[in-house]
Amino acid sequence: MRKPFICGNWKMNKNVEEAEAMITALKDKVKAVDNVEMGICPTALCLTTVKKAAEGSDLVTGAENIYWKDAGAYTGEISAKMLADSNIEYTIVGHSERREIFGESDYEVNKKVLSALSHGVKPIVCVGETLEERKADQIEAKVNFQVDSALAGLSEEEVEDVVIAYEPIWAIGTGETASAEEANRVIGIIRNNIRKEFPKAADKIRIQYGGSVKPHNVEEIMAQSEIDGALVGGASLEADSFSEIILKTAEIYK
Ligand SMILES: O=C(CO)COP(=O)(O)O
Repeated sequence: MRKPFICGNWKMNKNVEEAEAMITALKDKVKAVDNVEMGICPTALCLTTVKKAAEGSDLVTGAENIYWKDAGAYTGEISAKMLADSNIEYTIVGHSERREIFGESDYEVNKKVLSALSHGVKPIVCVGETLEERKADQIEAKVNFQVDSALAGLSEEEVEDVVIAYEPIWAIGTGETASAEEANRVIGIIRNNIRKEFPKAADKIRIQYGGSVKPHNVEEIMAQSEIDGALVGGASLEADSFSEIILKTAEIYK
């Protein structure tokens, strides 16, 4: 069985002090959990604070974005190598906000995935359709294209270390979720598509759902057979709501 992964994406929220206080509170609430991988992706500014505050717990830390070069004249960027040097385990790549607001392309997403893996940092690759694409019956074409592009040039072993987050764009921060069955259906499509090129990795790779995951709907989502976790935005900002999501997932996987 794949170990579920519940990961918070704080986006551009929390200063250093707030980050430390939240992790200290969260650590205590989830200390008994051993069957769910738990993580937080804070801003670059708070990465080492979160890492340090999480010491003594099973919480892992991830960046929200990287650039694919190791070092150099790339003002404003951080590299996978820098994350690895600070023992940061994960990085989100290709979040829809980065694709939409900052114009990130599938080509760039692939370069970032390759760079992360080359430094032992596991990428959480976000994919998902817009409402227009959903209405035009293009969900499958869109997500499979994004996943194929992101995984281009990877070995089967590398694919096993990737996490995919299926985040329908219309469900992010809107309070709307895909129904659990619909999320499960699309994630099944993604897994079957991965199976064509990576038959062994397809059963091992974890595919999360993201988009308005909250304590009140997480059980329904996590009870689905294809869904291996959640990438949580708003509800990961408070220790109470995020721990509730983790504890409910742990209960389902007992
Ligand atoms: O974008 C998300 C996680 O990456 C989802 O955000 P919300 O949970 O706030 O909808």
